[in-house]
Amino acid sequence: MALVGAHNHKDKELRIHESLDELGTDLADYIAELSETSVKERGVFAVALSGGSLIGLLGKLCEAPYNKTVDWTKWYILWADERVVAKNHADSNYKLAKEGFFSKVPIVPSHVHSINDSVSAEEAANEYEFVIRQLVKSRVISVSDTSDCPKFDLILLGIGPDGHVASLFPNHPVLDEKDEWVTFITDSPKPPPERITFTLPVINSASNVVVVVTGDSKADAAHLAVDDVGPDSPLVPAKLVQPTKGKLVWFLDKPAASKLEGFQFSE
Ligand SMILES: O=C(O)[C@H](O)[C@@H](O)[C@H](O)[C@H](O)COP(=O)(O)O
Repeated sequence: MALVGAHNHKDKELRIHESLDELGTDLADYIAELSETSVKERGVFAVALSGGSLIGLLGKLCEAPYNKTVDWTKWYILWADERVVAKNHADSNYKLAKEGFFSKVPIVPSHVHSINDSVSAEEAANEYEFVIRQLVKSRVISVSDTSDCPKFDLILLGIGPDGHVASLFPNHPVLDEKDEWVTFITDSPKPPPERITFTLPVINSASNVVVVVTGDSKADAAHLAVDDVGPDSPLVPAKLVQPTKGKLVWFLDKPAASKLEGFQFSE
């Protein structure tokens, strides 16, 4: 595996790849390993997806050997954030993930938990939190030992050029939400405006969080989130992703990593 840089950066591991292809393979390896461990320990693997380019990078997981070696029947799929649109709408994260990922592997249809797309953003967030509570009760999702939050086996996040993760945007009051597991916004700066999102306490209670960052439009956000930039620099939501006990790994390509301190890439 041609990692151009891998290093433990305080609370996180950074894995920097030469190409998207290599990043995709490393990501597939990593997720397959987490799935195996979780199925061994708990009998299930509860994963929360985001939207965006990260879904395309999961393509490798649908190919050999993973399509045969991963125990897909033990997977449960939820969303760390979702746009409040119909499931067949071009903006739907469910539609994106279904077409690009989970329809290509034998996931049990009843293990896919999407939002109710026929109610308001507020109702959809409340209902989704209820769904998660039921899954916690039935032990599909475990509970954090440090908070009353659900402990997902894996939360997969992309990041925006402004440093947002899930639908937690810079300077938005939902960044301070401590009580809800799932909340909603109706003013997303990235269209569409209405979204539901996991809150930071839920993200930071996960056993594993993976952040996938590709392309040079994300280089500034990656730098602000990863490096010690000081209090005068903008606080990007991605910097607030700091699992309390879980493991955090960032998968980057070279363009996204190009402004990180300490990484000099020659052409
Ligand atoms: O639904 C969404 O919009 C997201 O879940 C969002 O957080 C996304 O992951 C980032 O905006 C990165 O998206 P790109 O990788 O496409 O830039």
